[in-house]
Amino acid sequence: MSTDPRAGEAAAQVEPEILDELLSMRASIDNIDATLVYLLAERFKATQRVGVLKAKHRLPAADPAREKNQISRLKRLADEAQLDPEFAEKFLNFIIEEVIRHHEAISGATTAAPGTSAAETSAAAQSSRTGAGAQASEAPVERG
Ligand SMILES: C=C(O[C@@H]1C=C(C(=O)O)C=C[C@H]1O)C(=O)O
Repeated sequence: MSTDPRAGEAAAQVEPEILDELLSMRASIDNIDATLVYLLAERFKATQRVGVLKAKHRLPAADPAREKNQISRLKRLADEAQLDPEFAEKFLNFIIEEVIRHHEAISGATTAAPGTSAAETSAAAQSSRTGAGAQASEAPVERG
């Protein structure tokens, strides 16, 4: 009987050969997911540096022209790689939105009056950007 934690619920339900094949694919998925985490960590390290530079030079948190170029480039690459371009766009927008929240928090923390919390300044920046009511930011200030 397999003790591999990757077997999950299939362990009791399928023939050993099928289980072996499933486990081998799940081992690859584990490696890919770990790589994604490392890649995202590196990307957020880079965007953190961009956020600090923008705050220092009073540049806006978001750059819609850059986003547009990057999204069309990545949709093209996704198409070539047989990945759904609409999914690639949604995924990238999800990340960019988080980066912009971090940039707003950084610039808020940099320019805030003494005694103003980063969460307050980030919420204010977010509501002025989206036109929505203020929401507390979950983004830690030290992240990009
Ligand atoms: C990282 C930047 O800031 C924002 C985030 C972007 C991203 O995560 O790709 C792109 C443009 C900006 O809206 C940048 O301006 O380069």
